[in-house]
Order: sequence, then C-alpha cells, then structure tokens
Amino acid sequence: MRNFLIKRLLQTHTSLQYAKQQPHNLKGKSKSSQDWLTRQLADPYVEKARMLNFRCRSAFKLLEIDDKYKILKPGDAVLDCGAAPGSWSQVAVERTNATGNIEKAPVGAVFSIDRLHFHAVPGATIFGGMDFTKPASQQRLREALGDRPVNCVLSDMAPNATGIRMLDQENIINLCYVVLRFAISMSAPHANLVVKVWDNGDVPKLERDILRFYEKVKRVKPRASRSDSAEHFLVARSFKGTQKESST
Ligand SMILES: C[S@@+](CC[C@H](N)C(=O)[O-])C[C@H]1O[C@@H](n2cnc3c(N)ncnc32)[C@H](O)[C@@H]1O
Repeated sequence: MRNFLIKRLLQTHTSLQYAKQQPHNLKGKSKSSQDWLTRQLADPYVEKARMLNFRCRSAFKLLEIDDKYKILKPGDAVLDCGAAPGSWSQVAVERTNATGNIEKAPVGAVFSIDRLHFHAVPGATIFGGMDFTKPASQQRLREALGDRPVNCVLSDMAPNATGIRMLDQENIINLCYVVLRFAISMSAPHANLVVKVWDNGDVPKLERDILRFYEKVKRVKPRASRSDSAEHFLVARSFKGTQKESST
C-alpha cells in the first residue's frame, strides 16, 4: 500500500526532484527525501491537490486567502511571481476566468514567472527560466502586459535558503520589496498584493511600507501553510496609487 501511495505521489506534478530544488524553511527539521515523502504521505492537502488536479498543495493557501479577502475576480489581470510548478496560477486562471469558461463574465489574464522552467498552465502566459529580480525579466513582463494594468500581484517566491537565518530573512524581505516596487509601478487603482514572508523582525517595517500604498494589509497564515514553517503572507488590498505618496 505504501509503495502504491509513493508511486501515486511521484506521479503528481510536484515531483521529488522539484521538491529537492526547494529547501523549505522549516524550523530545525531534516530536509531529506525520506522525510519529505513521509510528510507528503501524511498530508491531507497533498491528496486533495492530486484529486482536484492542482500541481501542488500550495493551491489551498491561495484559495483560502481569496475566499476570505476576495482578491481575485473575473476579468482581472494577475501577475504570479515564483509560479512554478503552477498551482497558484491554476487558481488565478480559474478565479479570473482567464480561459473564458464562465460565460458572460469578463475574461482575465494571468502572467506567471519563475526562474525555473515549468509546464504551461492553460490560460496563463508563462515566463519560465526568468529571474523576477532582473530588470530584463521585468521589461518582458511590461511588454506582455502592454497597457493593461495589473489587478493583483502574487508572490510565493522564496530565496534559496543559505542556512544562515538572518541572511535568509533579509533575502526574502528584499524579494518582497522588488515585488512591491513592480506592483506600485504596474497596478490598477484598488489592486491587491500578496507576498510571502518569513517570521522576522523586518516584517513590521515592510507592512508599514506597504500601507503607504494600499488601504489595508493583513498578516495571514492559511491553514494549508504547514505549522512548522515560518512562512506567512501579507495580504494588501486596494492600491491607493502613488499620488498621495508623492504629495506628502
Ligand atoms: C514555493 S514555490 C511557488 C509555488 C507556487 N506558488 C505554486 O503554487 O505552484 C517558490 C518559487 O519561487 C521561485 N523563485 C524564487 N526566487 C525567484 C526569483 N528571483 N525569480 C523567479 N522565481 C523565483 C522558485 O523557483 C520557486 O519555484
């Protein structure tokens, strides 16, 4: 039975190889392949993701955030940063009606970027093998968006863990600022923003900086986010624009 389950697990899009490329920021836990398999087998979200055809369990984090904060709607243009293997993009495509499946509802658009190459997500425009922090990548996204302002920017990006806690925390906060800067320059009025952070001292400053540009910001730990992970998300709603900021 166990061998059967392991085989089924490895058939999902979240391959062991992909997982090995993603050292999760677990507090003091071993990151061996065996531990990973054991944990996957015991995780109800993994089986649920397989049944609903999501590429990985992370889909449930975004579903939960969107169910509560209504950050995605049909017709929206969404940018998904750190999108591989693609489950957030799958959710974004569905909720924005990017494939036009919901009749008479506006059709959205999803732009998904990751420094890894990953399989196409139907309904999304994929930018694989591109580092979001590089000006050339951002230029490609700007060209793809054309005149269309973004209604929601998502970032589930995490830097490669160095093992040095302070450095890792600084790196993820820096990534958030790169996302925030891009979001400020490309967002429509009332747009939303979600960024992943790890619990650390710099988060309140980031929250304050986000609040200069968005009406509200909430720190969220979805149920689907593992309790032994330091990750949580800042959910910012209703982009205010930059006018007020520049006049103060
Ligand atoms: C936790 S995974 C994202 C999972 C994704 N939200 C999903 O549901 O399928 C984090 C991703 O961020 C990507 N990433 C990290 N830094 C990046 C960067 N500077 N540019 C682009 N992608 C990056 C990694 O390659 C990794 O695939």
